[in-house]
Amino acid sequence: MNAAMFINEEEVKSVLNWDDTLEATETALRATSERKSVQPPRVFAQIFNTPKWMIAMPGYLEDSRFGGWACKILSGNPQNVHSPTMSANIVLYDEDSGVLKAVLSAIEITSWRTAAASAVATKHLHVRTGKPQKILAIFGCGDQGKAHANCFYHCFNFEEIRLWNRTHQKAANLAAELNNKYHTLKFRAFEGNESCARDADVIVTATSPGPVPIVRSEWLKAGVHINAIGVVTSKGEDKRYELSAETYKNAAVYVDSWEGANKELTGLLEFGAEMKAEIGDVILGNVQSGNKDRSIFQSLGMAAEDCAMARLVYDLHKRKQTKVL
Ligand SMILES: NC(=O)C1=CN([C@@H]2O[C@H](COP(=O)(O)OP(=O)(O)OC[C@H]3O[C@@H](n4cnc5c(N)ncnc54)[C@H](OP(=O)(O)O)[C@@H]3O)[C@@H](O)[C@H]2O)C=CC1
Ligand SMILES: O=C(O)C1=NCCCC1
Repeated sequence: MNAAMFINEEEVKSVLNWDDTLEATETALRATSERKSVQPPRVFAQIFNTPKWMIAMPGYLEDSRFGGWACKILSGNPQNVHSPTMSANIVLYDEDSGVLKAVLSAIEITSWRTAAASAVATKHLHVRTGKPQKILAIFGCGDQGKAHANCFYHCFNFEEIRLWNRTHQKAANLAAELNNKYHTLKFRAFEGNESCARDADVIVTATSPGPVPIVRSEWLKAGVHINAIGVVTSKGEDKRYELSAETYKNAAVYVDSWEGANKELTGLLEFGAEMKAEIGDVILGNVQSGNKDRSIFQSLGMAAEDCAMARLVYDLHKRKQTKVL
């Protein structure tokens, strides 16, 4: 029996690529609706009266290429300034025996699979229905905002990609970095969140929600699709959302898994949101379009996505090691 290996962030980054990530993530979303995954609601631990938290996400995915058995463990402190706001590791087990195979650093995996899930939702809910892909607006230029900008540039052909961030300089820096990387002028930093949202065909919100929503319904065009990925605080006194209540009320809301949504997104029902379907059921063609022309993918993040990604990265890493030997 081989000893379990540790795959660090640099090693993960060296094998990640968008095409495999998109396939792994779409497989996990589809398998979730086919009931080929096991992923009980994740466990949250808040550290006393502080913003510090821990999450455990165990899961199993049945699939010949991306199947796996894994648990992601995250810890976070949004107040960190000189160190990352989040740590993440995935423990990967052998698909059959359940014996430990590897521990993988999972900051990059989390960013890539979350961006890929938004891209899959955008493809099936917006692009494939023939809606325009002229303007993309990304709110939040942290790890997730940046991963979404790269992923959506890879997948789609937006004419303009707007970037907004609470601290404007970060949006300006990211726009310059990506224009330089891709030899383009498509990336533009916006100072105002209203001007950034107006006329956008597709929106991504990737922030830690503050007390006031950053996107309001009256700014949005007909037919807009929104991927809201910032974590929703829907328990207790402090209810924080990236989107206003009216935005939810005026759109059909899609989720990655009912099991997670039934626990973490009950607050959306109070807004009168129509909780329409899992993305996997849209992929499978099981969902009829309704009378709402706006769609929201309220992404929670799923253990099945992490299983698929851990298996992918493990296999790519092993292949690379074999080639080097
Ligand atoms: N759905 C999913 O699968 C996943 C969701 N997430 C969630 O995505 C969000 C972003 O994560 P990530 O990019 O890793 O985090 P980062 O710490 O890298 O970035 C945080 C971003 O949120 C912004 N922000 C913080 N507070 C506020 C506020 N009060 N108003 C507006 N913007 C604010 C920051 O702006 P500034 O630069 O000014 O500080 C920054 O742009 C988080 O909510 C995280 O929990 C993360 C992983 C997976
Ligand atoms: O799915 C994940 O991974 C996360 N979701 C929300 C909070 C941070 C990590």
